[in-house]
Amino acid sequence: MTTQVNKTAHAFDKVRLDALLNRRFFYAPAFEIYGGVAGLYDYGPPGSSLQANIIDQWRKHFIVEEGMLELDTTIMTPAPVFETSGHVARFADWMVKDTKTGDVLRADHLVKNVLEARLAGDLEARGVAAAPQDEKDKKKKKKGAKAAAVVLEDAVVKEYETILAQLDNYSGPQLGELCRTHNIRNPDTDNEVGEPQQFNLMFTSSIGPTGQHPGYLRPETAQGHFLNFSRLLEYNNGRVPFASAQIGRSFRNEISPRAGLLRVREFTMAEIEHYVDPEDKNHEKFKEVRDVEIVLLDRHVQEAGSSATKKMKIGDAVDQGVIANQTLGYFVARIYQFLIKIGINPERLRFRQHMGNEMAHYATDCWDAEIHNSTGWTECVGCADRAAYDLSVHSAKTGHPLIVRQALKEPIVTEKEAVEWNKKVLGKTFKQDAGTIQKTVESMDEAALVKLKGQLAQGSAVITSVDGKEFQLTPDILTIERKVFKQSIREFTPNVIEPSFGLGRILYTLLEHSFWSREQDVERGVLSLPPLVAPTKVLIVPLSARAEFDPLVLEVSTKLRRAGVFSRVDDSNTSIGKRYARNDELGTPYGVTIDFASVQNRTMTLRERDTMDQRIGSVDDVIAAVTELVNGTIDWGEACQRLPAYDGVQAVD
Ligand SMILES: Nc1ncnc2c1ncn2[C@@H]1O[C@H](COP(=O)(O)OP(=O)(O)OP(=O)(O)O)[C@@H](O)[C@H]1O
Repeated sequence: MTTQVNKTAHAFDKVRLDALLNRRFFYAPAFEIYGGVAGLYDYGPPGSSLQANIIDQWRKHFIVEEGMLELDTTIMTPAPVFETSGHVARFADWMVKDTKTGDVLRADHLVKNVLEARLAGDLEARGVAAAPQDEKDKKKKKKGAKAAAVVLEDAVVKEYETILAQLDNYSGPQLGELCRTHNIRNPDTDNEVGEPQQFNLMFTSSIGPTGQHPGYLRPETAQGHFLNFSRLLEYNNGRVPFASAQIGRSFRNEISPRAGLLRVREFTMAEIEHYVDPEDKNHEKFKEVRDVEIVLLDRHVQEAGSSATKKMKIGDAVDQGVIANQTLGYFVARIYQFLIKIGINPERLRFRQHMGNEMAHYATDCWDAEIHNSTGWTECVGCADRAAYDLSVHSAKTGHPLIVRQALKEPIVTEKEAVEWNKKVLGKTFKQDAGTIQKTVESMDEAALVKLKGQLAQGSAVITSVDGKEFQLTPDILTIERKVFKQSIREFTPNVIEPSFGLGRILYTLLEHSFWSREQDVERGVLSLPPLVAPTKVLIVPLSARAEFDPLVLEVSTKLRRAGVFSRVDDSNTSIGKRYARNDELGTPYGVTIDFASVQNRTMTLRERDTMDQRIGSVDDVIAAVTELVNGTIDWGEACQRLPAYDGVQAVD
């Protein structure tokens, strides 16, 4: 028998979670003793371990499982790269300024916050809103409620909902128009805001001492993949499909980051660029994910002003053209599986398709994995079909071919008109115009060449160059003959499917999804992180600091280490209950207690974090069970069948 726990006994409380994360140093504002900088955070020991464990799972789930080629490319990037990629011109958000204080706000976020507050005020006025949870929340509500606690007309509610559903689709001028028509002001000051202006999010720098080589800190890792494409292709024996993967830091000078880890100015990304033949976007492992069911919010629904989702099998979504192709669908499913594996609540995960205006002009389809949290739905992973855009623009700019040359199984045989020049006569007759003439003839299509051939057969022909000059050609200058061509190589620029993960957003939403308080006591917070990613897997708790405990503590920690299980000894001078409570807050899934009986009989108790159930067994049996629990080869129910319940004095009171 295992104990049932009610994890929803207390409503989610963000203030308490934030306090826990700060107290246990999951992360904290960077440069705090200098006053801090908005949007910059340092991770402490549990936060760093949690992030490292998420990355470890990500590497296994994607790089190892799919045989991806891993990269580590530079952050500092010379300006021409981002000029070519379009970031210098377009990697920007719209900002508005408070007309009196000059405070800067991100335009789409302002519209969202104000309209959502008005809708919440409407619900409150109708008596449907949830009661505020604590003092801080009450104060916030009071401030916003003054303007917003009024019943809105049904048509206005519908209009606001439509705007919110389409928010990502508006241009800057349209956002300005919305602010004017709906009297959207800076909520902090109630002042009007000015016209939206574009603000480029890249941090500028310069490379070298002269200041003549401008550079940028990369805002994503993707360009490093594309610029190395020909080397990667060679490494992969010249064949597509294949994928490159990279985990690294990116930088964005966000306009007004106020959402903790959800919007920061420096963050870790994990990005995949999967290169595929544009004529065949099927995926050989698609059948493995066909039946994965996913909640989708497609673009047509949003464009109609709704946010109604539907659950679909990924196979059906691709077959019915909801998702553009198998490779994109495959990655959507694999992203879903990854997020669930590390502990994201599937009930709070959806995939939202980009609307027409929202999508980059070159992209063919794009889906964001959005995870619900206390701020609403947040994009945590983007998954886009970027077509051939990136490789094409870098190739055109540098002259370096970023293409695949594929040997054809069956050569393609074609017959066409071929031009042969007598260069000596051409040069002598037309001197500096010779090149123009050659270009003009060689750019002719088949029909024009046939016509020209006929005219030459009559004695001479007149051609006109692009700049309108006329030239008379005779058969001693060129001949045109029908020839057979055999093409055994096909050249093409691959298309790129790009899953792009922001690890900080995933980590934070995972913490929210894992947090709850014990039924009997709201102060006793627990992080139910899955063992796979929990910072520490096993807590070793010696009941006494006496020297006679030391050899057994050492033996247990050594054996766990040898089994590859990350454990920590907590021999602090506090009650065992406090030690366990502290580790519940750190998300440590298991604890082993070494007491006087352990020293005498070589037995140990094993405690499970969520249920606080305790079992007992020999030191070696407990180590074996906990190792399997951590590796996921057994669950707690199976462990309970192996180890009897501990009916001695409860270690946690
Ligand atoms: N400022 C940020 N702070 C933390 N993570 C971020 C930030 N910007 C982007 N990310 C992460 O990087 C991923 C890929 O970046 P992408 O360019 O698609 O984001 P985005 O569409 O610009 O995000 P948003 O619209 O929220 O600004 C996002 O899904 C997100 O997880």
